[in-house]
This record gives sequence, C-alpha cells and structure tokens, in this order.
Amino acid sequence: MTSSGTATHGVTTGGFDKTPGWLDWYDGPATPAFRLPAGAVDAHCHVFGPGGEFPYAPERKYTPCDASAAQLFALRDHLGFDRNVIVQATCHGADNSALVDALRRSEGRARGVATVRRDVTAEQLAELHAAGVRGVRFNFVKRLVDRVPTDSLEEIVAKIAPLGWHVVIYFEAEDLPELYDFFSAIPTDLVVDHMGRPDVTKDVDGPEFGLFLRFMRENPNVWTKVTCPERLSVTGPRALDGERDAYTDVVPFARRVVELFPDRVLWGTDWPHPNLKDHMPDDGLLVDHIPHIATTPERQRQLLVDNPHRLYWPEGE
Ligand SMILES: O=C(O)/C=C(\CC(=O)C(=O)O)C(=O)O
Repeated sequence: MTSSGTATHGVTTGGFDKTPGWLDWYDGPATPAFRLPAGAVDAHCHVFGPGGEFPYAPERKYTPCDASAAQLFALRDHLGFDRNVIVQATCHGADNSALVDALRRSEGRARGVATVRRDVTAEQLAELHAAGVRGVRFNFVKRLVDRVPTDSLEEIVAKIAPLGWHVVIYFEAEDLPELYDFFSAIPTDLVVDHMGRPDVTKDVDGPEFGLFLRFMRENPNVWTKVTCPERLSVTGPRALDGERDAYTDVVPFARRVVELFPDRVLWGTDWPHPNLKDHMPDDGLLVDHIPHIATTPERQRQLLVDNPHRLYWPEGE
C-alpha cells in the first residue's frame, strides 16, 4: 500500500486492500489486428479510484485494483478508440467523483453513466450533465448490490428524463421474467449491459435468450451492449497468447443481436474487467472479437461509431 495517491498497476491505494483473489487488468495488451473505424467508441468501461484520491464506497461488495483515467485513456489510444463511455461501478456507490474527474480530463472525448439516489437534486444532475453524464445505471445483480425499491428508481427516471438521459440496466438473464414489466414501463431509452447476461451453454434459439430478444423486439427504446464475452464464455478460448478468435461460444448470441437490431447495439471493452475469476483478457485480442460478431464494415460502423454517437454525442461534436 502507498500513501502517495498515485495509481500503480496492481495496487490499490489510500488504505484499501483489494478483494482477495482480485485479478488486475492486463498490462501491455496486443495491438489489435482489427482496425477500428474512425470515431470508434469504447462504450462500456470504468475508472476505479485511485483509492487514495477517490475512496471506494463503504457499502461496496468488492475492492478493485485502481484503474485511473490516465490509464484508461492510454488504453483508448493504444487500441485505436476515439472516445469512451465510462460507467459508474458499484464499488464507488453513488459517489460519482472519480467518474466526473475522468470526464473532465477527457476534453469531451468521454461521456458518463452515473449512479444517483432518489434524493438527487436538479442542481446535482445539472452538474453531472455539464461534466458529460448522459445516463444513470440501475444494477440488479445480487452479488453487486442490495436491491433498491422500484418506486425509488421510478422517481429517478422522472428526474433524469427531462435531461434527455437514458437508463442503463444490469441484470442476470434468470431475473428478466420478474423485471420484464418494470423495464418495459421505463419511458426513456434503456441500455442493457452484456445482452442481459445469457447463459451461453443454453440454446441461442431457446426460451431464455428468446425472452431477451422479445424484450428488444417489443420495446424499440431498448438498446444493448454486445459486450463481455470474457465474462459470459464457458468454453473460451480465452483472449490470451495471441488468440484472435476467442470466446467462440458467445459469438452466436452477440451475432444474433447485431443482425436483428443493428441500430441499437453498442460495444465496449469493460476495462478493467472487475470481478473476473478465471483469467484477465488481453484487451487487444478482445478487440479482435468484434469482426466475429459484426461481420461487415457497415455493421461494424453502426456498432462502433454511428450508434454510440447517436446516444452519447447527438449534438454531433
Ligand atoms: O463491469 C461490469 O460491467 C460488471 C461488473 C461490475 C459492475 O458492473 C459494478 O460493480 O457495477 C461485474 O459483473 O462484476
């Protein structure tokens, strides 16, 4: 532990010790073979701390390795992305200071998705908007958060809708049946993290993924991130050791969504990949997953450029 407040790879500062067994992000990623189109957006990534500067939330369920804005932007440049969408993670609770700091440092090249409580004020929302926040995240993954009552979430939606913001939802596939009606009633755009976390050992044409596809079909305001093959994959192969055709068991699921809803899909690295237990992917090789799920230049441009720009930079900056 250091008291300098400076993030060093593998270290969590400010008196915080990482969760035992924590896997740090991959240092020195490969240069992707896939050339990202101009203006490509990494539409799902996080900043963590540094803990010495931006303390982790008391109510957190895990303590990550620090992952600073400077380290995120270095990865952006190495991989060939133009912009980022930085998503507030539960280890920072509803304290969006690290996120806002990263957005301000990005010089307009990052937008944010924040976590707020029901008592958030119009002034606080205006400040977040000025920093570049364009959405709020509701997390329903039980290992990450205690459940927030839906009336409290409805109150938040009523406050953010006038700003033109959207809601990002994170849930497990097994919980969609219970949450389906609540989600369908949200009037803003809705972005589902990681395709609703399908169990990829099940049939892509089966009832579980079928329900998710029906959810998207019935609700034209619903978008999804075709992200996190490294989190969803059961059989790999892993994006490591030069493997540019990784996580083949996830490909049919992501490809199906891209084919059915090409103008409502987003892609992101999920750097620094919190809570992975099995391995940490090489982000350069993860980028090489993209052409396997978006198989033509047109689909790749929609996924990486047109769609995220429409949602996060609609004013065309
Ligand atoms: O990076 C992700 O999307 C996934 C996470 C962490 C997370 O979302 C959070 O803490 O808010 C996970 O599955 O542990």
